[in-house]
Amino acid sequence: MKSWIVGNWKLNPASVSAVQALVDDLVEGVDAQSTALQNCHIMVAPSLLHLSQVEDILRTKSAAIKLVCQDVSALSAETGAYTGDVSAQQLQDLGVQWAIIGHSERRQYFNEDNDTLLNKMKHCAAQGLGVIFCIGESEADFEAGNTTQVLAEQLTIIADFLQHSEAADADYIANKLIIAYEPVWAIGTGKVPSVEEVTEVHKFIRERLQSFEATLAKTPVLYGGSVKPENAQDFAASEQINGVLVGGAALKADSFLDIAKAFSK
Ligand SMILES: O=C(CO)COP(=O)(O)O
Repeated sequence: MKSWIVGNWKLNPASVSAVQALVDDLVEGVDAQSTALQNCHIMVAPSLLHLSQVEDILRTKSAAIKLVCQDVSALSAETGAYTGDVSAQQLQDLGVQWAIIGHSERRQYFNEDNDTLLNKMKHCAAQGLGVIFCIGESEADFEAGNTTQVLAEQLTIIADFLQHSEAADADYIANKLIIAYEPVWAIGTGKVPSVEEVTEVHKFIRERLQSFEATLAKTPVLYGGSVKPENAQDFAASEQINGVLVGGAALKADSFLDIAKAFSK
């Protein structure tokens, strides 16, 4: 199975010219190292503002890099009077293939709850947009040994989604769902769980998914939180880690592609 390497740029970079420079570097790097990167899906998630700009560059210069949105409307899958929102239909029309849902920063700063996330997931499915669904425990929950309990609760959205979906969605569920395990305490902190810890958590996630639906045994499970070129090789060595969701280290083409190379096994 090819690994999934996703760069989440969050609210970065600050300018159109910096976006242009980052994408130019990525396109050039992917082109120059295509053999070393052939076992990876490479994807980037710019800010909403910069999606169209990045799509324009990738459409003409690199089919190898796929476009991801950091968010999607919970209110409408199509159009409507929802100021400031962007829908799955609009994203799909632009050429975006995936959306990140449930990132801990959205849960924390935008109070996104399970109902909101379930709506977002349904809207993505209705438009054929893939979902990268993020889950992860806080530091307090990690310290208290509550990790699996928290993840099990967050994963109930997948069970709810399966209950609402039609048989026709089976193909979507098999091919357009990715889970990203991001312990909140590891994001942007330089602190990382051990590879053994992540491996055990991923096994738990996989078992849980399988208990909902047998085909979910093949769902890719990514790790995210302070992934750097220096630790990527360690995470890549675990069969349970099917790729990474990268924040800070995705803002430089060199470090992002070095991480991807570690996973291109
Ligand atoms: O939140 C993340 C990716 O979604 C991880 O961010 P960092 O790689 O900066 O820790």
